[in-house]
Amino acid sequence: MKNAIIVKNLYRIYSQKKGKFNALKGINFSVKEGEVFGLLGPNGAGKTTTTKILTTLLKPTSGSVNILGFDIDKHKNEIRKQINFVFGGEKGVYGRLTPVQYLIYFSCLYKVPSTIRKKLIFELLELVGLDEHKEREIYTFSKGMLQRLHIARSLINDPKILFLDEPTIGLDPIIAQEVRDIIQNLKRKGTTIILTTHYMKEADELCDTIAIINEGQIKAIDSPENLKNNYFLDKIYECTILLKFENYEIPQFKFLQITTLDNTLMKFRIAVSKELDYLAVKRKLSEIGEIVSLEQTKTSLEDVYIKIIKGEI
Ligand SMILES: Nc1ncnc2c1ncn2[C@@H]1O[C@H](COP(=O)(O)OP(=O)(O)OP(=O)(O)O)[C@@H](O)[C@H]1O
Repeated sequence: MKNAIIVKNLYRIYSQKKGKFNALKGINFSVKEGEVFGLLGPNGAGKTTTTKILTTLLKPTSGSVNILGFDIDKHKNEIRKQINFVFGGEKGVYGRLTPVQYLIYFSCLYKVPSTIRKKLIFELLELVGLDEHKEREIYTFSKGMLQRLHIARSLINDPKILFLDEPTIGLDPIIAQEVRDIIQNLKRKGTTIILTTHYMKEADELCDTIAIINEGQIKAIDSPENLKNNYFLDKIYECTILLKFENYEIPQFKFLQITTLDNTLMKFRIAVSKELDYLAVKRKLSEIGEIVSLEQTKTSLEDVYIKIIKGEI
């Protein structure tokens, strides 16, 4: 498959009051056509800076970016015709317009031929589940409806590449799932998608490849399956224990999540060295309390992410 995006040695320095700040320190990656590519990283890691450079909204300090065969430095206009984006929590809408009027406005900006304009707009409103609300003024929309409208707006030029920066931020779980279903649909249609998110399950469900960024550098890049299988060297257990002591600690055990269920009844998610088998784990845990349940579970993307960000891998 051809590369839709090639990023080489990307640097971005911002001028801040305290001096120069290196937001990107030599980023390299490529994205294949039709792929959903995830950018994960903590606040301030450089995800939005990367997305803004790739969408031609920000110039890099150095490095090169090729989008669909065009260099972002020399062919901004060609690139803009073929991409689009949605930034999470976007506000800039014209509240007094109906979604149809709003999308007509953008279809004019993108020079969509007038012969197909109406048909396209109705198709997009149906795709994002807003067809029943097409005559309502936008200011009456909920956050979820607005986000779906932004997605419809981002598809008006039938983009080959779509950039989604935290598209489900602030949405309730059901609407967030609906937005993820729309993303799956776009993927099936062959749209290349660059997805920035803080939700690990979302990245795991949607992405073919994930780049984990921290402090302006890519720390790991692979498929979600490979990240989970190859980067995490421990076994994960989940257990419920009636604790004997208030203070507990077990050498070789790393408590990843601790939940108090009831007084001394605790639920733990723990990472232990691969050499320890189930019985050895059980024996060690029984030293701190009565085991109610214990099972080995799969490594989650979040387990790997936390280890990578903490520099433990
Ligand atoms: N216009 C700017 N001027 C100065 N510094 C900036 C500017 N934009 C971003 N930065 C800094 O660059 C770093 C990277 O910011 P960026 O917005 O790319 O991070 P991010 O990974 O998208 O974070 P978040 O998850 O919080 O959105 C941060 O430390 C930020 O403060």
